Amino acid sequence: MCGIIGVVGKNPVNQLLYDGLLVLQHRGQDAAGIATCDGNTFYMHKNNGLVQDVFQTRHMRSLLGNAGIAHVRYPTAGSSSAAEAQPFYVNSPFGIVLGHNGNLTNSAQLKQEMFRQDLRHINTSSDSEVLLNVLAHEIEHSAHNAVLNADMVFEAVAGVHKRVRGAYAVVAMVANFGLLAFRDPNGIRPLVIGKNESEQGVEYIVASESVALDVLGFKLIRDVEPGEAIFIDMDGNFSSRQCAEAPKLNPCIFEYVYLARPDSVIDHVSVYQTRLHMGESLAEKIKREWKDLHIDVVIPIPDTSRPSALQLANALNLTYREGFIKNRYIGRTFIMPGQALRKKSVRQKLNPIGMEFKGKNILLVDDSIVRGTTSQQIVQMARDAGANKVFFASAAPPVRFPNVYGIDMPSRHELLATNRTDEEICAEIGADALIYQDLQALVEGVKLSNPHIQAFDCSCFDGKYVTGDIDEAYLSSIETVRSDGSAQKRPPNSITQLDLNLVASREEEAAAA
Ligand SMILES: O=P(O)(O)OC[C@H]1O[C@H](OP(=O)(O)OP(=O)(O)O)[C@H](O)[C@@H]1O
Ligand SMILES: NC(=O)CC[C@H](N)C(=O)O
Ligand SMILES: [Mg+2]
Repeated sequence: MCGIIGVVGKNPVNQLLYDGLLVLQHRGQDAAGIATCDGNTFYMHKNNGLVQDVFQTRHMRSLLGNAGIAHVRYPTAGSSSAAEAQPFYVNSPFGIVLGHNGNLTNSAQLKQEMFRQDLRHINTSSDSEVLLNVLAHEIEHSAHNAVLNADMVFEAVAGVHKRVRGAYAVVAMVANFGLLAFRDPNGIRPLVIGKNESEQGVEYIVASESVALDVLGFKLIRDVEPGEAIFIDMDGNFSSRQCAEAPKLNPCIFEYVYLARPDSVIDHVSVYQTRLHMGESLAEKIKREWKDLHIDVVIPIPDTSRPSALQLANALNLTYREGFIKNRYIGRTFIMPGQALRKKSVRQKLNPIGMEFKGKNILLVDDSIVRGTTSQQIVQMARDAGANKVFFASAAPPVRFPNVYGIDMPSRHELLATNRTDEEICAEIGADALIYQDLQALVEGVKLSNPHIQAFDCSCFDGKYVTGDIDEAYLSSIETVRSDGSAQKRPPNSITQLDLNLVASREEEAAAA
């Protein structure tokens, strides 16, 4: 779940892209990058780190042009090398840069095909570099006599859909030609289109979440449909086409549970409202199943669980209190790399207020329990703060299966709920009682806002993979490659890896001169 943005504006877009990345920072904290296009030249800077750390004034000044794309990364494939920060660039055909949110499930096979059949070199272990090269190959194939038009670009995206499997929401820019954006045929990852009627003409934006549009002053037009591609040329002319043969909306339900910001609207569903629904349905279950438990106070685990916890408390007519104070300078712990860092960060991030716990029966509410890193420590903190009983409620069902579509939870043995009963999980986190949302209630809660969504990708809860290509062999292979501590997750020796970081290398040359 990276964050992506693409803009075709009427004025320089460097600051706009930077500001947009700040708003999407919750989707990726490992690396950030911006590529702009001025005439026939791309300018790019990307590196590991948070947006504010990656871009200094000198980089911003170098990012020229009225169009560009940007990315914040949370790796789900390859390593954490700075060379795998996005956007990626390929010089042929025409010059293309690309940013990707999602995860390809056939990238190993595609990488081989690229080399053997299409004679293309992929320099990193990133699936997004593979995706860029498939797109480049398809554009090369559909362009005639070195002339490109929107129809040819759409034909190329149709070719991409035929070859690529998995989840992909994409922004790409063809040098001096325009901005391309598309969503996989299942629409697993979100992507929205917005516009701004400026005095100089209409400006278009595409972004992972509508919150980026709100903050940048753009109006939400609509979501990119599953399988659809949209193209905006450098003059701001907009066109779109359905490029998939059998598109069907299967959005990732975990976007609503945890990934997206609550102030975003994805596929006509307010994330905030679904989190309120999650609290309501969980309260119903508590009424049914915990008749004998006495709860004094409901306490959320900041940040994401707040709306659900608040609504749960309202529905049960219980007091809602902020018992944990969150250090505002520490990011999201679940998307941090490595268990040691995640574990340490929970304690640094959250601190209890003793008076809210002392002698009380506490109901802690979190949006989800994934590895159990947060819940284990939080329950202990509540006990240390003097709680009498500590009950725990998860607004999502147990996470028992790996995610292969852009959330880095690839190995079953890292997931607390895999092969454990609710009682065993309760014992693991040290709570006095534990309750989970039912999957059906979660799905129905999201559908309340948009009954037209017939199905969701719920794979991390039910093990059903909407792309139909996931088998035990695949799951075992990603478990080996992507488990915590796997050598392949670590960045390779940067001296041996080519880093095509355009602006950075220029800057470094200038500094060295
Ligand atoms: O069981 P775990 O592996 O700990 O994962 C689940 C926890 O991680 C997330 O919090 P995070 O700190 O990432 O972000 P938040 O501040 O948005 O809640 C999520 O909200 C849960 O609290
Ligand atoms: N979280 C994502 O969307 C990841 C994008 C891509 N698979 C990467 O690892 O860089
Ligand atoms: Mg949390």
